[in-house]
Amino acid sequence: MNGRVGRLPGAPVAAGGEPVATVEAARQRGLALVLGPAGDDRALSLWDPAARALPLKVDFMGGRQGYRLAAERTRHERLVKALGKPQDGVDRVLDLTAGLGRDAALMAAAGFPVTLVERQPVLHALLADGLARAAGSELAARLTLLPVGEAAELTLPAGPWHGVYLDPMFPARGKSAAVKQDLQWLQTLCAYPDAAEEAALLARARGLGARRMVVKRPRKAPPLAGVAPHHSHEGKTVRFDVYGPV
Ligand SMILES: C[S@@+](CC[C@H](N)C(=O)[O-])C[C@H]1O[C@@H](n2cnc3c(N)ncnc32)[C@H](O)[C@@H]1O
Repeated sequence: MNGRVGRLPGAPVAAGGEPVATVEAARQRGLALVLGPAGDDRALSLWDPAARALPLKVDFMGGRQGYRLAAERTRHERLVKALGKPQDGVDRVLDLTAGLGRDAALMAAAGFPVTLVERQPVLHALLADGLARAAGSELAARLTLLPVGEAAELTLPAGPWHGVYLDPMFPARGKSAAVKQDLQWLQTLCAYPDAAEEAALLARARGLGARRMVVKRPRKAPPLAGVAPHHSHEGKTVRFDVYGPV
């Protein structure tokens, strides 16, 4: 973790961070972020104790990303196109870098059952809380969060997998203020992978025997671990590199 995080009463101990009694105490201690229940729904949330920015929570049912999750819209998404169509009834996708679960939610809305892996304990706790609040929904039924852990080492459920998805951190320039803020907070929580880590992640992903592997990259970034994809789906700011069968 690059920045110190305060854990307020009501946040799970497993999320780590320094216990703090109040937001004001976190601010006085100069903590970069604070984790605790916020808002009417008391959702586990993350925010900057010294700024006015809105708390960040994982919201599978609505929020900013809600509009992208309508089933008829998801098929236009480049990520969904990159994943292709399931064959022979094999449709499960493994998201090895789940983060805030936005891409996982998109894949699940498109019909793929998605298994999520996240190694950063604060993000894992936010995902678990988001899933708990979405319990009973069709979307949540397609999302399975594994225990917190490193993708290259974690014991994974047996295949077969239709796809493996990777979206590791990469220095990027966001344009909208909202993107910037979420990215900034992710950067506070997560380190950028070095070459050895990128190679380990790619090796793990390729060893799973999935039909496709999709890697999200900023549009102009080199491919993950320098390994050229089979083809790419390019957008204005990001591209999805497709490898497969892997
Ligand atoms: C850019 S974010 C992913 C954002 C995500 N695609 C979304 O839609 O919210 C990258 C995430 O992957 C996680 N991560 C990176 N490498 C990992 C690894 N080797 N094992 C597990 N998690 C990893 C980081 O902790 C971070 O939360």
